[in-house]
Amino acid sequence: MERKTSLPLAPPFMVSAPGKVILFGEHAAVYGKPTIAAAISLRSYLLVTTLSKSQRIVTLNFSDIGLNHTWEIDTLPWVTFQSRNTSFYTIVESLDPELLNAVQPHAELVSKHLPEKQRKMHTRSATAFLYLYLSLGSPLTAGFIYTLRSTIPIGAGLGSSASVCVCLSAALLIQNRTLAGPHPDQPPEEAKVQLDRINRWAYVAEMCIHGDPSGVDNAVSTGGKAVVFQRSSGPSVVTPIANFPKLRLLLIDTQQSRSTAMQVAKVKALKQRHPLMTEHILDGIGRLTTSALELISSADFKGNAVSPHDVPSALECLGDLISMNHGFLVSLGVSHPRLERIRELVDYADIGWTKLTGAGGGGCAITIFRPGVEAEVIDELGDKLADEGFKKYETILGADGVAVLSPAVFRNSTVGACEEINQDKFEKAVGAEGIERLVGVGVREDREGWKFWTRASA
Ligand SMILES: Nc1ncnc2c1ncn2[C@@H]1O[C@H](COP(=O)(O)OP(=O)(O)OP(=O)(O)O)[C@@H](O)[C@H]1O
Ligand SMILES: C[C@@](O)(CCO)CC(=O)[O-]
Repeated sequence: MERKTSLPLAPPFMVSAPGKVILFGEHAAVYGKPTIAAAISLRSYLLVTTLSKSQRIVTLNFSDIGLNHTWEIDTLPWVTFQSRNTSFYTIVESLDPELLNAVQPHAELVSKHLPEKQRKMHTRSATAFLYLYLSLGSPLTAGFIYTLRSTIPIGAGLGSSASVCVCLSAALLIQNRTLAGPHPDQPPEEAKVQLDRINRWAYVAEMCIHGDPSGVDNAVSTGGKAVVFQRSSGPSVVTPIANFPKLRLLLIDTQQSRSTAMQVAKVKALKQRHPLMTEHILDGIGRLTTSALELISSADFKGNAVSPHDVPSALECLGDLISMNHGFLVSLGVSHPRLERIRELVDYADIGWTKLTGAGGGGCAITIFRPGVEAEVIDELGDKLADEGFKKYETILGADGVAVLSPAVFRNSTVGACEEINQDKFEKAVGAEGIERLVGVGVREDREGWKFWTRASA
């Protein structure tokens, strides 16, 4: 008797999405002023490996947080999810409490042996994954392993959770074949529809992790580049900024943990004690953001030299606005001695313009480089920062958004060689450098692989 030949397994594929920084307008954003946020070149990478049909399991392998859990596909609450008739094009604006309840016991199965704080982190990620997997997946498909590695520090206000959510959303939409492309001839309107779809489902996952997020992080992570974000009484408005310059950025992590909610409450209390002055400051931040936006939209950031006749370059003007924004944030009381120490060290090295980013009270500072800063100066500063327990990252502002590598193979166009990325290689890559060397988006120019959806520029 002839043996039945089994179908070949679908090859592994990868998706990747960037983190973000707030460039202008944090805290004032809470009071309806505009904010500018930009994608950075630190990214999350998700490898999806298909299992044979007989393996009826799905594994989440999130090694940055030490989460590795396997569920039996047939034990998951498919019936509850399918009763909703949700489709990939459904616009989900809030979480369905009954679906959350159905997911909860399965998310609670993870990492039972860990202390409460770490376990909570794991259950949040598991909840986001299961909610999306059950909404977009099918019990009839093969089993999968979802392996995630990220170069974005977690809990530093750099949108690490949003980039994870964008990766999950893109991967699941690719798996249920509801994304076309990305491909070189794709009309921009079609690319926009795809990006919107990824963003909407990423927001659903972000809601599972953060409760009531504004949506700015997942929007930047999906589309990349930069956006203006403004909260309003209706849905928040997110507008992509056309032609955002790819500026070099130094990102310095204080490694000082902070609570966003506490910093926001601090400003609220200040506003209650000194309403007029605080409103002036918030208004000032809002105007600063608008000025920065005008500058970014109209100026040429390509010229590296300082302009002749002592006319400041666009970059210098942007730098002034960065410094002013930090000053306003200090007045609101949301800086921290560690952030001020960073400013002192960076100002002394005279390499650019610095402000805190995000909620403050710890977290990260950003510095936009002056043109022509020498590598030795940066290295010297790096040593000083390391001595004092700060962690520095060099990154590019306005990085590309969600990307796909399908199949997970890089081609070197000059030598014609191919490099396959498999589970083992990906898991064994050491640290952020190892991940970037192996699969980094935009890291190695000598090979082809990652593809992006391209929006029309406004
Ligand atoms: N690399 C990662 N792998 C798995 N889960 C992650 C990762 N990064 C973030 N998460 C999930 O997101 C949750 C929230 O992250 P947290 O808010 O601390 O950081 P963040 O997203 O970097 O910060 P922010 O939202 O202020 O920018 C974590 O508890 C975890 O569940
Ligand atoms: C401080 C804040 O403006 C930014 C935190 O990253 C809070 C918010 O906008 O939700």
